[in-house]
Amino acid sequence: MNSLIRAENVTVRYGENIVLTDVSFDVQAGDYIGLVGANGSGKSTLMKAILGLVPIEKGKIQYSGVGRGHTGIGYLPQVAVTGNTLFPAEVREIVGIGLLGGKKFPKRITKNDELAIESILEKLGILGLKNKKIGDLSGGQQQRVLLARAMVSRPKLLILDEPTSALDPRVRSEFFALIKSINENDGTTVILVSHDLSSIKRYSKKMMVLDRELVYYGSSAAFDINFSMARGLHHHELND
Ligand SMILES: Nc1ncnc2c1ncn2[C@@H]1O[C@H](COP(=O)(O)OP(=O)(O)OP(=O)(O)O)[C@@H](O)[C@H]1O
Repeated sequence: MNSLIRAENVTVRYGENIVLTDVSFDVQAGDYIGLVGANGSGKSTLMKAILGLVPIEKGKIQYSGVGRGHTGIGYLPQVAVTGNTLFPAEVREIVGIGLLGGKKFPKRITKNDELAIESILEKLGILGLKNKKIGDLSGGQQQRVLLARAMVSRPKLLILDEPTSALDPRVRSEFFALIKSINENDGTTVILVSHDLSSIKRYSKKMMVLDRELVYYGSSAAFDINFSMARGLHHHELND
C-alpha cells in the first residue's frame, strides 16, 4: 500500500500540557479520513503536527510523496467565516495566495497562475465570483474560496480543519458532497476535521477519533456512533 504519511507514537505538548500521546496511524493515498473528537482533544494539533507547524516531543512522522510542511499538502485552517464586508481582497487574489508558497522572491502571479486560479474556481463552481470581494460573499461561498486557495496548487493531500462549522445544514451537506467528489474523481487524499459526526460517517471512508490519544481508526461504515458518544462527543456536537 502507498502510505503518504506514517505517524509513529507521536507525542506533542504545549508546556506542561500533553495534548497528544503516542498517536500512530497511516494515511494511504486515496483515503478520505474524518477526524472527530471533543473540544480540546487534539485534532487541530495533530493536523499542525503533520504540517510541521508544531514540534513533536516524541515519535515521528514520515512522509512519502508529500513533504513535511506545505509541499503537496493543501491546508484549510480552522476559521470562523464571518460576513466581514470591510475585507477588501478579491476572490482571485485570495486563491492566488495558495500559489505563492512555492515561489522565490519577488512573488508574482503569472499568466499560468491566472489560468490555474480560473480552473480551480470553475471546478468548485464559483468562477463567476472571481472578481468579487470576499467580504461580499455568503459563508458557503467564502468557504469554497478558501477551499480553492487550498487546492489551487493541486496538492495530493488536503487537510480541512472544521470547514463546515459556520455553514447551515444544507450548505454543509453540499460541501461534504463536494469534498467526496474531489476525493473520488481526482484521487486527492483528504483529512477532514469536523464535529458533524453523522455527516462524517456518511461521507468519509475512514474515521479517526481522538481523545488526546487515538481511540478509533478504521472504516466509517464500521464506526459506532454510540461508542464515540461515550468518549465525550455529546449529542449537541453532532448537530452544531
Ligand atoms: N498554541 C497553543 N499553545 C498552548 N496550548 C494550546 C495551543 N493550541 C492548543 N492548545 C491546547 O491544546 C489542547 C488541544 O487543542 P486543539 O486545538 O488541538 O484541540 P481540538 O481537538 O482541535 O479542539 P476544538 O474541537 O475545540 O477545535 C487544548 O487544551 C488547547 O487549549
